[in-house]
Amino acid sequence: MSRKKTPKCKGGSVPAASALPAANGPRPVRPGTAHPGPEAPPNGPPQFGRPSLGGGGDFYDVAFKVMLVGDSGVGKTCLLVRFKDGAFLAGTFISTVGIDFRNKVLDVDGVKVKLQIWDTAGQERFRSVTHAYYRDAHALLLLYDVTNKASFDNIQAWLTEIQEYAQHNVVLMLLGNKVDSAHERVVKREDGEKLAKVSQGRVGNEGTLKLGSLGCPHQATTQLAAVVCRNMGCPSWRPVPSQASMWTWPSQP
Ligand SMILES: Nc1nc2c(ncn2[C@@H]2O[C@H](COP(=O)(O)OP(=O)(O)OP(=O)(O)O)[C@@H](O)[C@H]2O)c(=O)[nH]1
Repeated sequence: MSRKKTPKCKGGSVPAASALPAANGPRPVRPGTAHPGPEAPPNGPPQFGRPSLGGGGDFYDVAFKVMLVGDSGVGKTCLLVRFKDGAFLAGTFISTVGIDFRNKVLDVDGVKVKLQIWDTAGQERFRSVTHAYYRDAHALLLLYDVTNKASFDNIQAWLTEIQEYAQHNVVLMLLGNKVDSAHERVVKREDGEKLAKVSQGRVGNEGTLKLGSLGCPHQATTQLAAVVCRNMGCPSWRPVPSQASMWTWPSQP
């Protein structure tokens, strides 16, 4: 895998920017991503039945905060971009500095679920920045790269971190990314399934953002929203039918 390890700013901005080392240089801010603003779900329980106050004027029944976590280079930013714009962010790998987010309203079996998805920096040195965001998250998408064994082995360390900083009832989905690089694959699907079962993970899945198979991230995020809805006891919630390609633990809603 060819990757540039030197972190540059993807535009994510952050309150945490001030905590970053000056050596990272100037950090341009992508419009509309500086702060969560009034449309962000508040800490604690999800919002019910409120229209979005943000641009776009989306209406929703319930809103959740979701964090993307995992080692640097596993594809978190690509997931965020595909989630919001449907495009794959090809080209040189530019490591995230700080944190960024996007909103999207999904229709989950008739319930309008607004997900605010936060993209975090996977690099170790920004870890203290992202810790502060865990406690507000209703759900976590924990990614590894099936072509990078270390990113899979590090899932245990991520789980420890999640246990320490996230809410005890946070919904966790484990995602193995980059299955399109079959010749480079070093993590077997079965290993991912096993890990999803023995870890805190309620749901696991794998796929590729590059080719957009699995409907990932749409399918993954819809599934995640379904589990959060169930856990939070959303009004008017009806369970979605199970998705064959999902590994679910302990059971499908
Ligand atoms: N082949 C393949 N490459 C992918 C896929 N998803 C992401 N990539 C590539 O992996 C590299 C890293 O992707 P990013 O989304 O920037 O990774 P990240 O997890 O956000 O990394 P940090 O910002 O450092 O935490 C980029 O070069 C992407 O093009 C995929 O499904 N298949």
